Amino acid sequence: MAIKLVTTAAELRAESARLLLEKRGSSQGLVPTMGALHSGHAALARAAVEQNDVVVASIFVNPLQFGEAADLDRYPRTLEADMALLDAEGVDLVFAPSVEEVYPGGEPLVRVTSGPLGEKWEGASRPGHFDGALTVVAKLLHYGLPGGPAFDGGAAAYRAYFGQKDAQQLALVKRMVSDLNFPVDIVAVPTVRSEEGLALSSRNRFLSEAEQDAALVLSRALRLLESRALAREPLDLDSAVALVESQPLVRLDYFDVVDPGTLEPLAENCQDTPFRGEGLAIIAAKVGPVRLIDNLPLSS
Ligand SMILES: Nc1ncnc2c1ncn2[C@@H]1O[C@H](COP(=O)(O)OP(=O)(O)OP(=O)(O)O)[C@@H](O)[C@H]1O
Ligand SMILES: CC(C)(CO)[C@@H](O)C(=O)[O-]
Ligand code: BAL
Repeated sequence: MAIKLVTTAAELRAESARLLLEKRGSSQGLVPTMGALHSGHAALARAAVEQNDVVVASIFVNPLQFGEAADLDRYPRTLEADMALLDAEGVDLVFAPSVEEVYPGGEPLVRVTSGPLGEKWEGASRPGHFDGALTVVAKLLHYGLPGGPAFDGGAAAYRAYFGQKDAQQLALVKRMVSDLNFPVDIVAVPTVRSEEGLALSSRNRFLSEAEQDAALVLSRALRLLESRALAREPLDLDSAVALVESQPLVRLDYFDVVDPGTLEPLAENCQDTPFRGEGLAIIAAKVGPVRLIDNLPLSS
């Protein structure tokens, strides 16, 4: 394996500096993950490897963004397989710090606040989730800064890769980076799906076969809206909601069409008049023990 595992900030910085020098590199990419990697993460890694001289993937299950302790405890941890997947994509470094390395004094006193954008949709069902996620993303973006003279001399480009699947997280990370002047470009990577259309997610492994089949109604309902938008027909969101609710194993949380940047509902544009412009259809539902999210951009 060419890939190298580091667990401390000091090691990461030293290895990044060494690799940038060795490769005469001028760009570094960071792929933040919580591990239990699948083809969605591989797509993030592939984009980062294509666009950067040095690529770091982080694996850290961040306690700060979990509500229920049970969800944190059962989050899958598969470091060896994760390393093999990242190695195959050409990632140089895996940063897998301990909780003590990231939060040496226990939970941080000062945190990033996600504000109203972090309180709706996912934030409403998972209070505090986005403050926890943004706080660790801020830290990871600092850990992942290119090391050595390439960065200190201002020559290195720095990019971080996030999946479109977590659309609200992506919107919040973009706002944090822009509102707080982080020296990094955020790159969005399209959602990778199973052949049947289910958005890949580490928690999908907790679905039974029947639940996996039932979960396909989420992407079907999104595709229905996409095809109506493309045909410039009224979206008739109510009928798409009814389709999801007709599936007995699925408990719908929300399904709406929103502005992709502010995530405010485009209410007047999603029922009886032909859809015009750009929107994002977002959906969340509990299927068996798993909360699933998905989304699809709409344009007409
Ligand atoms: N199917 C996917 N396609 C593209 N990117 C994805 C996909 N799934 C996850 N990602 C992205 O990978 C990064 C790390 O996500 P994470 O490790 O939480 O994986 P996950 O599969 O979303 O797990 P979870 O079960 O926690 O939702 C995030 O930027 C996320 O948006
Ligand atoms: C961005 C992230 C790695 C922060 O813990 C996590 O929220 C995720 O995997 O999407
Ligand atoms: N992929 C989002 C991280 C989480 O569910 O906590």
